[in-house]
Amino acid sequence: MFEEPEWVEAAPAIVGLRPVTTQVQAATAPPVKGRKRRHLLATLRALEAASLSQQCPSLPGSDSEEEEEVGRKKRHFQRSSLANVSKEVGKKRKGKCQKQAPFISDSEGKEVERTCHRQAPPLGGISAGEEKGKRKCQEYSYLHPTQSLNSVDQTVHNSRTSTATLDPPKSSRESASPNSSHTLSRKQWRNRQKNKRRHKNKFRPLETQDQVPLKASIEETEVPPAPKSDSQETRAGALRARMTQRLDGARFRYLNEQLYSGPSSAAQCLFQEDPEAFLLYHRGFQRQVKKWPLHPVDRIAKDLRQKPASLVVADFGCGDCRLASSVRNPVHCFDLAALDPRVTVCDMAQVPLEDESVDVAVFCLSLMGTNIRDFLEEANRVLKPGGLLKVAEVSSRFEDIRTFLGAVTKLGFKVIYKVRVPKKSAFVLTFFRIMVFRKEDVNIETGILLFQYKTLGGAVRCSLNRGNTEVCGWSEDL
Ligand SMILES: C[S@@+](CC[C@H](N)C(=O)[O-])C[C@H]1O[C@@H](n2cnc3c(N)ncnc32)[C@H](O)[C@@H]1O
Repeated sequence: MFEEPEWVEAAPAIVGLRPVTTQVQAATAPPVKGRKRRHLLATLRALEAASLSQQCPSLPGSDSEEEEEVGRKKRHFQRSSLANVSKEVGKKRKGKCQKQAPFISDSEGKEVERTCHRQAPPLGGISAGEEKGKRKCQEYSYLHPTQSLNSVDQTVHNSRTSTATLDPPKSSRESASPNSSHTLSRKQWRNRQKNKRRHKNKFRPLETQDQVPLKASIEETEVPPAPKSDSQETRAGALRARMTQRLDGARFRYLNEQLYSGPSSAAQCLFQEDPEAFLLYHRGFQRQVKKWPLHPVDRIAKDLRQKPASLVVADFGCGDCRLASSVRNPVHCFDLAALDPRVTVCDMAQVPLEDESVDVAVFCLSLMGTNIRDFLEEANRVLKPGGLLKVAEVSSRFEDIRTFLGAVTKLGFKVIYKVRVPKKSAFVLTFFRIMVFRKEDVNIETGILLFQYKTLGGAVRCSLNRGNTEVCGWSEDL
C-alpha cells in the first residue's frame, strides 16, 4: 500500500527543494507510479516555477494585466512552494519549540509558541486564528527573501544585543535564523552568547585603553603623591629638628661641663675662639629656663625693685642681661661673651670696675669654674662697704649649705638671709637657693684677714685660701 523504499529515496530531493535539482529530477524522473508520486512531481514542478520566478522577479509597478496575472501566478507559486518548504521547516521548528518547552515556564511557553507561529514560515494544517501571523511572516519572507533572512538575522542580532543580558531569545527567533535555529538549544545559545561576550571584551582595546588612564587618573586622584611627600617631608623635618635638638642638648651639656671643670681663663679662651659655642650654650640654657617654675634672676630683680633705683648693680655672668632689663637701676653687665650690647666681655675674676664702686653684686647661676673664690673676692673688692652680695645657685650644688655660708663669711661677708625658690611646699620642689650677704668692714672672726687683705694684698690672699681650706673646706668642692 505504501511504497516505503521509493518514497524514502525521493525524500532528500523534496527536503533539498532546489529548483535546478528539481528540474533535473523532473526531466529525468522515471514514470511515476501511484498517487503520491504524481503529487510529488506536481510539487516539484511548482517549485521549479517558483524558483524561476524568484530568480527573475517581476518589477514592481507593472501596468500590464498579463504581467500582473503572471506575477500573481508566480507569487502564488512562490507562496505555495515556499509554504511547502516552510511547512517542513515549520514542523521541525514546532517540534523544537515543543522540545524547548520543558525548559521554560507556561507563560514563556505560550509566548514561545506564539512567537513560533508568528515568525515561523507558513506551516500546513494550522488553525485559522494563527493564519494572520503566518501570512505576515510568509509575505515578509516571500517579498524579501534575502531580506527576511537578514532581518531575521538582524532580529536575532538585535535580540542578542538588546537582550543579551536578559532572557535568551525564544525558539521563534531561533527558528527565524536558519543557521542557528535547528542546531542551538537554549543552553547552547546561552553559551554562544557568553563566548561572544567574552570574545568582544577580549578584543576591545580602545575601551581598555580608555579605562586604564581613567583608572590611573582615579588612582592618582585617590592617592595624590603631594600629601604623601608632604607628610614624609614633615616627618623628616620633625626628625631632623628632634635630632638637632638632641645634638644641641649634648653640646650644651658638654660646654656646661667645660665651664664648671676648668678655670675661668679656659672658659674665656673657649668662647673667644668659638663664639658660636657661646650662642649654643645659651640656647641650651634658655631651653632649661623654660622648664623652670621660676627663674631665680626674676626673684632677685623683684627684690631690687623694692630698693632705691639709684643703687649701682654689678651682674657677674649676666647672660642675656635679663636682670638689667628687669630693673631701673644702673647695671654693669659682665660675661665671657656678649648676647647684648650692655655686656662688658671679660672674665669676672677681673672686672673693669673701681674698688668699692657698686652697691649690689649679683651672681645668678654664674659661680662656675674652679676659681670661684676669685669671683667672690672680686665682688668684695668692687662692693662698697655695707654693699650687698646676692648669690643664686641650684640647690643640688650644695652638699652642706652651712659650709658655703661659713666660707663666704670668712671672705668679709655677713649672711643677711637665705631663701629657697620657688617656695618649698608639698606640691612644688625647690630648685634654687638665693643667699644674701652684706660686706662688712670688719668681721669679728676674720677681721685680721680682712685687714691683712687690705694691707698686704697677694700674701694675705694665700693666707685666706689656707684659712678657707682649714676652716670650711668647701671652696674646692664648688
Ligand atoms: C648659667 S648662665 C646665667 C646667666 C644669667 N645670670 C641668668 O641667670 O640668666 C651663667 C653665665 O655666667 C657666665 N660666666 C661663667 N663664668 C664666667 C666668667 N669667668 N666670667 C664671666 N662670665 C662668666 C657664663 O658665660 C654664663 O653666661
